[in-house]
Amino acid sequence: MAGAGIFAEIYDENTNVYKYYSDGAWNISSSGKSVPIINPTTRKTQYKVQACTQEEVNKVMESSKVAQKLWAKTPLWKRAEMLHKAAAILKEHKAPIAECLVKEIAKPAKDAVTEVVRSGDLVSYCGEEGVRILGEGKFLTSDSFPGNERSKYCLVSKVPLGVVLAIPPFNYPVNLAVSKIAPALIAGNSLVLKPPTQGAVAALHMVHCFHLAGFPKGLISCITGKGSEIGDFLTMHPGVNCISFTGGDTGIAISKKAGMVPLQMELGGKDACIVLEDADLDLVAANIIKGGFSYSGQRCTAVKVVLVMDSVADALVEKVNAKVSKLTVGPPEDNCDITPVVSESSANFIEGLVMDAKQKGATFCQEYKRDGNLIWPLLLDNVKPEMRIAWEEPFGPVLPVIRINTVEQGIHHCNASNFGLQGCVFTRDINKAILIGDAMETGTVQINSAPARGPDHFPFQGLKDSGIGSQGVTNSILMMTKIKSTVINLPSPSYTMG
Ligand SMILES: NC(=O)C1=CN([C@@H]2O[C@H](COP(=O)(O)OP(=O)(O)OC[C@H]3O[C@@H](n4cnc5c(N)ncnc54)[C@H](OP(=O)(O)O)[C@@H]3O)[C@@H](O)[C@H]2O)C=CC1
Ligand SMILES: O=C(O)[C@H](O)COP(=O)(O)O
Repeated sequence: MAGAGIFAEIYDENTNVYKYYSDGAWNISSSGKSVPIINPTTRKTQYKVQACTQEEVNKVMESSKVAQKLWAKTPLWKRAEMLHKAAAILKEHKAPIAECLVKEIAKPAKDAVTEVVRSGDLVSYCGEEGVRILGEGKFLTSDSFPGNERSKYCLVSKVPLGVVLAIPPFNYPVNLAVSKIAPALIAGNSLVLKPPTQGAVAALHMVHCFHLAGFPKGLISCITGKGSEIGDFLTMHPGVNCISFTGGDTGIAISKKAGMVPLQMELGGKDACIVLEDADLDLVAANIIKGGFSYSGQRCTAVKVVLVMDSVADALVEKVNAKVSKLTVGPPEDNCDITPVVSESSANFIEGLVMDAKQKGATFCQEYKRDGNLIWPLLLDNVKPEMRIAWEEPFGPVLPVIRINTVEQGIHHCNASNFGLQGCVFTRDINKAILIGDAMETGTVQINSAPARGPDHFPFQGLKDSGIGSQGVTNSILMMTKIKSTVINLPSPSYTMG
């Protein structure tokens, strides 16, 4: 159970508020204030977390700096061993962590367990990948460059950055936190986590698994509080040496305010699904359902606009509608396909997009229905470019269909977006798929499947407003290191076997 058993330490029974984690211990904030976490299903306060102060952030930054210096001297194999230990603890205690995900972000129970297990696997994979790629460097000799003899040897290695600040979003508060924590730690950095408010308690449980694995004090910290209140203080803090952020437009603002530190930004998306005449429409319909409606469309990689050739549009819409009618709608505890969206303001935003489309003449394939934060799945056909939903990200179970007459029209719509995260193309003609995929201005193109981030070792990146840099285990580890060169200057040129 959440906050009990091995997790009892993270919860303050006197105030019913979860503690924050600093200097290797669970603490109560001196602010005396807490932040409520509203259960999206009941719309009542489910949990409370500490509202940490700026002074507490300063202390965390200090201890992180000290801990990092020692950690950088810990052999790579030992760092990996500790990550494997944390991964095992995380997986062993998946049930209480998944319970938090159900209550805090209304993730269907089965998907909540999957998120925790996937996170454990990611942490282990980081340990394995880290020992390989961080143990390797480069050896250069000077005689490759004109005018030089072979009198200098350059040894290139990877060194940690220092303190990494990790800020994940609400939709994967555990997985998108460990996807930053594990690469940072294996690379010899310390890590300060600012979890999303919705999802903070699941994240605190996950952090406790790292605590139980025995990581040195100060190496991992977890500061809670509203992003709008402590976010700027954290991201502009001089003690931060790298920021890894996943979320919405907030990331664009952070990138403008942050100091001269490396940034990894995974932001929003408007992933297009281009469907050609020769596509296997049953496959497309199945992928639209999975891609557009899983976790009620609250995935950055969700299919967010279908661009279908007019000649097959009727047939496709019919197939998708048949599947939409089978989606179950209700509480996450019952493992329903469609569960309440994360907040009332999110539901209001989605409703605004739906009403705009209605006013501008979109075809409603289902009746629009909402009860609190729960919005029934809705396919909007005949969406036109003047409708907001053609461009904006609903982050909800509402999917627009735009009928196109040429492939170029589809590519043009995809590329006219401010976003460029992922896209997909469905066709039986691999040559066309490659040409269209190459023309799409997105970080990833999926051929004959819906967009997806996983498997988690694949590179994952967005163009334009969808981000800076690339994630995925290997790229994250590399991003959280810096290159260091050591040059050996010989008294006279030396040629091997010469
Ligand atoms: N490309 C990708 O990989 C992904 C992108 N996303 C995108 O994220 C969005 C949904 O997630 P959501 O959580 O609502 O995104 P937000 O951008 O609202 O929040 C993301 C994180 O930033 C924090 N935050 C808020 N304000 C600040 C600030 N001023 N400084 C620092 N941190 C701050 C939030 O904390 P708090 O909760 O306390 O406000 C949260 O932890 C969608 O646009 C989606 O597409 C989501 C998942 C993956
Ligand atoms: O936050 C997101 O939406 C994820 O990065 C997407 O991951 P998924 O494709 O595995 O759901």
